[in-house]
Amino acid sequence: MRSSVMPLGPTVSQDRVITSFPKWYTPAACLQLREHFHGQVSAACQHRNTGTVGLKLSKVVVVGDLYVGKTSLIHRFCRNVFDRDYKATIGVDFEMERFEVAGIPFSLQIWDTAGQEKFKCIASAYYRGAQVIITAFDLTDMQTLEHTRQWLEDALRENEPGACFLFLVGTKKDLLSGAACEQAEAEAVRLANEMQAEYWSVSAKTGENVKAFFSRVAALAFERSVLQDLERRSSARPQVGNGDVIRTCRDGGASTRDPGQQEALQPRLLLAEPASEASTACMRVGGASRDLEGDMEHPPC
Ligand SMILES: Nc1nc2c(ncn2[C@@H]2O[C@H](COP(=O)(O)OP(=O)(O)OP(=O)(O)O)[C@@H](O)[C@H]2O)c(=O)[nH]1
Ligand SMILES: [Mg+2]
Repeated sequence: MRSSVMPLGPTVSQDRVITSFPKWYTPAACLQLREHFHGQVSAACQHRNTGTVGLKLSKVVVVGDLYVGKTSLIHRFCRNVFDRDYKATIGVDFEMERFEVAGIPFSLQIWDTAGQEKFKCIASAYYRGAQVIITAFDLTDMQTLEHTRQWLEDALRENEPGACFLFLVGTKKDLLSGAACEQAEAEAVRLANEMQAEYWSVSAKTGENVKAFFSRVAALAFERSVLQDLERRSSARPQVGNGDVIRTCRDGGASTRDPGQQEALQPRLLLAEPASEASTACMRVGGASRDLEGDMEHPPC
């Protein structure tokens, strides 16, 4: 089935256009080693057969200890700014970032959460429906790396097993010299493998690896959305033959490092798409986040 709705709107800036699959940071801890889009995804994009993917958002949630640099990382990417002064995030905040991936419009809704304990209960209410979980730690403070286990566990508890891409990100790369950086990275890579996460080192101050990292996030989330959409549409089509009128299958739900590929192989029938926070455009209205689709108000942050 060919997509009948291609979104209109302003074109995205050149540095948000992704034509080839962005590479990993290190092959020692990466979610997939392919250097090109999945065959089915390339074909779907070429034929503009990506269903509703171009109209949807993928939800990205960034978690980690206070002061590790979550807000700085997001602001460097979305606004190209760096602020030396620390202003704690209170509750949550989000940024929308528009991309064009393989010719198809695609957006990330990036949720910045507070690392301070007193705001944790507010922030954790926003973990649900994430396609991507980014756990950040400070490369100069290895305790913050240890704490990423707990942050990840908390974020995963609110999501379906195997439903999220996981990233472990070491921040403030500019503050470490060669050998110290290598040692911190080696520990982080070990933990990333344990978590089944992809590892990246970045610096919000210099901008090192920031664009490359978010491009990788966008490409993986996009690819997975297209594969899921293709699968949904093919499973939902009635199959007549061999005396069966309609064949329905149930979810397998296994966890994998590349959930997009795995899910593409697992037959399932979804007659109606489940409402997810990620597929719902949100905007701030007078200090509150408001669902455009469901018109459901979130608590003010
Ligand atoms: N040198 C250097 N400093 C950084 C970098 N990223 C963040 N910082 C500094 O680290 C401090 C904390 O950064 P934030 O981005 O506010 O940290 P956060 O994780 O959002 O903190 P919470 O909102 O409290 O959870 C700020 O003073 C930043 O300027 C970096 O890449 N390099
Ligand atoms: Mg912050």
